Amino acid sequence: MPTTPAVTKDLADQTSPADGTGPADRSGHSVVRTLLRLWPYVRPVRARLFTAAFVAVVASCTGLVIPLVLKWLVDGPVADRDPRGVWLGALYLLLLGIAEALLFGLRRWLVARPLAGVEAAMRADLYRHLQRLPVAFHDRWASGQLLSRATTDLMLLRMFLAFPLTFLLVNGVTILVGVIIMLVQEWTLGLVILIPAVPVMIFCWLFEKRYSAVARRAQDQVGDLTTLVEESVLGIRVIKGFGRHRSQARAFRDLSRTLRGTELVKARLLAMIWAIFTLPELAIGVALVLGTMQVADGQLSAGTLVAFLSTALALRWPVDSIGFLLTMSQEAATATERYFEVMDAEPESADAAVDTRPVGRAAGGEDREGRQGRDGEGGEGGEGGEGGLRFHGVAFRYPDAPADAPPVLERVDLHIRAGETMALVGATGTGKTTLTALVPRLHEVTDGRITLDGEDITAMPREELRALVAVAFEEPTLFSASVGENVLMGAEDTAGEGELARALAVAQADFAHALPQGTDTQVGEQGLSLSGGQRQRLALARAVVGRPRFLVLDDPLSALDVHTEALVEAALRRVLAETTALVVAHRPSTVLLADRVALLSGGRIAAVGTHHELLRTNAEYAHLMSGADEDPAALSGAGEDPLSRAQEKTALAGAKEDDR
Ligand SMILES: Nc1ncnc2c1ncn2[C@@H]1O[C@H](COP(=O)(O)OP(=O)(O)OP(=O)(O)O)[C@@H](O)[C@H]1O
Repeated sequence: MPTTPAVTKDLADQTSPADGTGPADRSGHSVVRTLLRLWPYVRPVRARLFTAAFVAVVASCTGLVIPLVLKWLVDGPVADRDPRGVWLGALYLLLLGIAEALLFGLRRWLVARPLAGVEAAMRADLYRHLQRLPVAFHDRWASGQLLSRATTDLMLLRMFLAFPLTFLLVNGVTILVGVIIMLVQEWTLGLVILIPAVPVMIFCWLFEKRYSAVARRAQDQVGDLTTLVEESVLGIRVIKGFGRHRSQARAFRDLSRTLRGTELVKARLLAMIWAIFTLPELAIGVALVLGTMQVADGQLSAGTLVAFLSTALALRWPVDSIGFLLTMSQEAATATERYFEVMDAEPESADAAVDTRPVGRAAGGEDREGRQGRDGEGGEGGEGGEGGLRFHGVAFRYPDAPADAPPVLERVDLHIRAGETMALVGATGTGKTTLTALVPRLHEVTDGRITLDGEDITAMPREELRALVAVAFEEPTLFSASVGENVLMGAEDTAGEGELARALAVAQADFAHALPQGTDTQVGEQGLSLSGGQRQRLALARAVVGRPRFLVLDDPLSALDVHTEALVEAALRRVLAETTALVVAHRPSTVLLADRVALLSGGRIAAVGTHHELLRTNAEYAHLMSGADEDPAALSGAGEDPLSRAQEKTALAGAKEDDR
């Protein structure tokens, strides 16, 4: 069994990004290069974005005409005491102001809809990609890290495209035009205004490096915090049950404090950049003093000084805003990087072109068959006895397992004949769940091959393979949907009420009809509103609803009470008779559903035979089954299936006999 989610994980692990990436990994990636990766998403709306940027530049430059009108007004009508001229000047100023406001409004309208579309497209791509990523990826990544990428990071990107992207350009052009106007008005004063540009640029360059590292850290910490909150909500029963709310609250506080610390560092850096942008303001002050002196000396007209200073003041916002536009761009670059870390992860490999010869005829296959002979296999099924489900020298190691750890599965050779039910028994942690996960290719074998009716599973499209093989896991996951929708997930889209009713009957899940809205009843997140046994029966119904040719069940009866277990067993017997099945079993009652039993031990199949044969001949198996003695379900035998109960008790007695 893989480890269950959330609270079982070490909290220490949650505090560091699960992906192990960090600011250090960005070295060499300039903000611009990183942001350029957004181009494929921006491309479809580029016409609107460019138009919006152009409109914003025109709006901003319209604002710069105002000082020129002021100059004309001061040196002309005001100096000549011409009231008509003053009114006319005021009218020009009003019209310019209205034009500027309208143009900025138009820009906003132009970008709003397409940018919402860009965000939606990126989110849809991320979701689609997450669905295609292998299980190994999801094992490695904390869910909160993925959630924060799909929410906070994408929101940062939309804000960047809507605002800083345009305004870095608009403000750049406005500053350039403004400076040219000022130099034309009075070049000496213009040079004074330009002096701070050099230190400001050096500071921006240094700032980018420091801010990018802090921004990355903060966004990763938001991901960690999201993980913790999500796990606390999902694992609320465990937290309450074990009285862990204090330690959980402490972990939350620690993470929040760390995030707060990082945000404060960000705020300090922001304060520094705001401070450095006071230099241009100082320059304006100096220019005002020098300009006034020049007017007093008669070297400069009052109108020119007014125009010069109002241009300088009009440039205040474009200059001041550069600091926070840069920080927003920096955060957007970090968000882009985090987004593409997921998007760049390799999805489940394309279906490999492999040797699809039936294995019985391949050289390696014959060798392995020879070794399997003692299990009394072959002869049934498809070509050369290759019918059914067959493991050929299968080895598997988890990609993230420590280098010195032995592989979970070393060499598994096993043949489940067509129509046969094979129980898989083994001590806890021997790799039973892992082996079952290899059949629908939730993980890829490290070595060897698995065949279904002689065909290598890697040669089949995954969709086809997963239509052939149905799976029910020990931990039954139900989605926030109706009972019917949850069950019919295991069938073709065309399946309807008939199939649903049959599957519910087989899985002894008829309780669903008695729910408030029958099979239309919504089950809560993860089906938490149902009992463990009810969820397990619905998961079982989902596995059988599509009448799969191959069925893989991971201890499907573990959460059932004795009475229900007996009922489900009886129904399952009918289903199993029609399919080829591999059933992970811990209890004799489940083992007795199978035609034969395979014992998994030390990464290999140590023995195959009927339950009774193995009880007599294999001490490890007998020991495992005698452990079930303590299982009240195995002993109570509440009269639902007298034959199997009697067999079970005899078997257990036999096992004890053998042990002695
Ligand atoms: N995602 C994973 N990454 C690394 N190791 C894993 C992973 N999942 C399981 N393992 C390890 O693989 C081994 C086999 O686990 P598996 O869940 O297959 O055992 P099992 O026989 O099904 O156990 P049980 O009977 O308790 O359900 C265990 O040592 C486990 O720690």
